[in-house]
Amino acid sequence: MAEQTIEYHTERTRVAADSTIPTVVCDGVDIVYRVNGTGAGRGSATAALNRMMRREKTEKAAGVRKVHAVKKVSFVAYKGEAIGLIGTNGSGKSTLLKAVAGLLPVENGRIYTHGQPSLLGVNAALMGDLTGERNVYLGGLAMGMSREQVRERYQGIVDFSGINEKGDFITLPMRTYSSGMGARLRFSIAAAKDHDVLLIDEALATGDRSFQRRSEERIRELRQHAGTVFLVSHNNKSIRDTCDRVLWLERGELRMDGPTEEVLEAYEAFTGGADKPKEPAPAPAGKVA
Ligand SMILES: Nc1ncnc2c1ncn2[C@@H]1O[C@H](COP(=O)(O)OP(=O)(O)OP(=O)(O)O)[C@@H](O)[C@H]1O
Repeated sequence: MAEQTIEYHTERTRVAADSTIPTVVCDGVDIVYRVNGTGAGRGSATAALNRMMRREKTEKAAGVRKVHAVKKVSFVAYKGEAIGLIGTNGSGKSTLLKAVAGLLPVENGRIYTHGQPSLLGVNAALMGDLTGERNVYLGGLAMGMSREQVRERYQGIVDFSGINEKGDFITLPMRTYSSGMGARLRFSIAAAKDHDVLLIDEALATGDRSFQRRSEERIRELRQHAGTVFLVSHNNKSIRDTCDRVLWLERGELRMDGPTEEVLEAYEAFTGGADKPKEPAPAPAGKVA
């Protein structure tokens, strides 16, 4: 089944992305989280000592539980594509994105990337105690821009974010920003650079409509300028407006890979309409061992 979708996708990519250069290859990827401290006797010094002394110290005996968050996922992404990642809560979207960014190890399988992937999440590491202005510099330098390049693009970044539309917020610490304002600034910093592979986790969901429109426009530009964009979102409209291909993950498995409209139709039939689950949300992806 997975092989069929990849073959199909390869055909389609030649037309849609006008390129056959692969940028991300996921080959049978499994990702497993290990959660410590779930065993009996947690917190007791004697129990801890017993666990340390136990000869057959299996993970289970040591109180480690596994969450199998991504299961046997395979796909190939090509230069010039914008790919939406959809799925109900806990289906493994963010986990897969982090693994593509190189922030999580894979249990089985392989991930190959062309160039350096950049992960832009709502939790992207900027410093709450620093002003928006300092964070623009910090983020720009962290992405490999020179001080001079950041200086040149600074005003463009601030204007794009719209942070200063309601006052001089850019000179206030980021911790004073609303979650939407923070997400806008993070997106604006990341979007100031052309990326080989840009991974965006829900950044658009927090902005208002006019910011979403600007971001969608920028994502289209980023695609034209080279790389591949991945967008995780629960907002089907954002996915429709931005992506031409969608991967649907459910319980950690790749349920569908194909043209946006086709996959979204199937997904909406599954959830009972755009973004509104008909039935209670299914159990999380992770099969807890
Ligand atoms: N740090 C972690 N430790 C253990 N399990 C985790 C961790 N992060 C995520 N998980 C589990 O992995 C599974 C997939 O989570 P993930 O955050 O990737 O889903 P998602 O599709 O991005 O969800 P959402 O749409 O709610 O953001 C879930 O079962 C979740 O409980």
